Amino acid sequence: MSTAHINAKPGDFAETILMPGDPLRAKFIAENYLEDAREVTNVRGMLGFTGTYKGKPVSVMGHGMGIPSASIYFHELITVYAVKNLIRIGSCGAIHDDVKLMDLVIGMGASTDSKVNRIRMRDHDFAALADFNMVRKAVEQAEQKGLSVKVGNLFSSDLFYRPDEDLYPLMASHGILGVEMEAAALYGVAAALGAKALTICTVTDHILRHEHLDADDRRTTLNDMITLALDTALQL
Ligand SMILES: O=P(O)(O)O[C@H]1O[C@H](CO)[C@@H](O)[C@H]1O
Ligand SMILES: O=c1cc[nH]c(=O)[nH]1
Repeated sequence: MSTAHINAKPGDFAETILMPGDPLRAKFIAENYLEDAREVTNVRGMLGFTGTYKGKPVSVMGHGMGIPSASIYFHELITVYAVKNLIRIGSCGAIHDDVKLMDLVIGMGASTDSKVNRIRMRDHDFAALADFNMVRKAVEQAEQKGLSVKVGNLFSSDLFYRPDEDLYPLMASHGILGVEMEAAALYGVAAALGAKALTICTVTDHILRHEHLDADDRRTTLNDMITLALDTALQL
């Protein structure tokens, strides 16, 4: 059975899926990192693939930009396609002095200005958390690879272009390591539906310093994030 947004068949997805926002990044990962990858869904151009990584079945699929888009895919992958482990791999903007371009940030938690988790919890706060074992495995893998990772709180913003930029220093003063747009929803959907989730982000921009990665650095650091996510997937 397919859904309104995913035209894969039951069993087409592996238990573990990597999810970038960009469907073309999903295609790039399928073509360059997975073996025997085949396209399993393409509704609205939101491409998804399943193959193997070092012998283990792994899927990769885009989720689009922002919480409403991503939440649809998270929900349907868990409820209809029995996906158990979701690893978002994304880009983020840094606002903290201790976080620099090309760093990897593991989102142990995710704050947000979105109301989605409050809708779930009848307007009460919900601590949107990654699965502890996935965080631990990712940190172990990063240490083995000698990668610089920061672990802490992300901020999932509903607005890429905020009118209230004075919020960024306030976020920084509360220890937010990176601003992106989906992790808080991923953690809320996974908690509600009994799945496990993790977010790993590459710092592509320093919002307060107006710094941005150039094309070469983007490629290198995306490679680090992708292999970190895939080697973490092997441990699950
Ligand atoms: O690089 P991705 O995974 O798309 O993530 C970040 O980039 C997009 C904004 O440019 C948002 O989706 C944000 O979360
Ligand atoms: O959401 C995002 C993603 C990358 N860089 C940003 O500044 N924000």
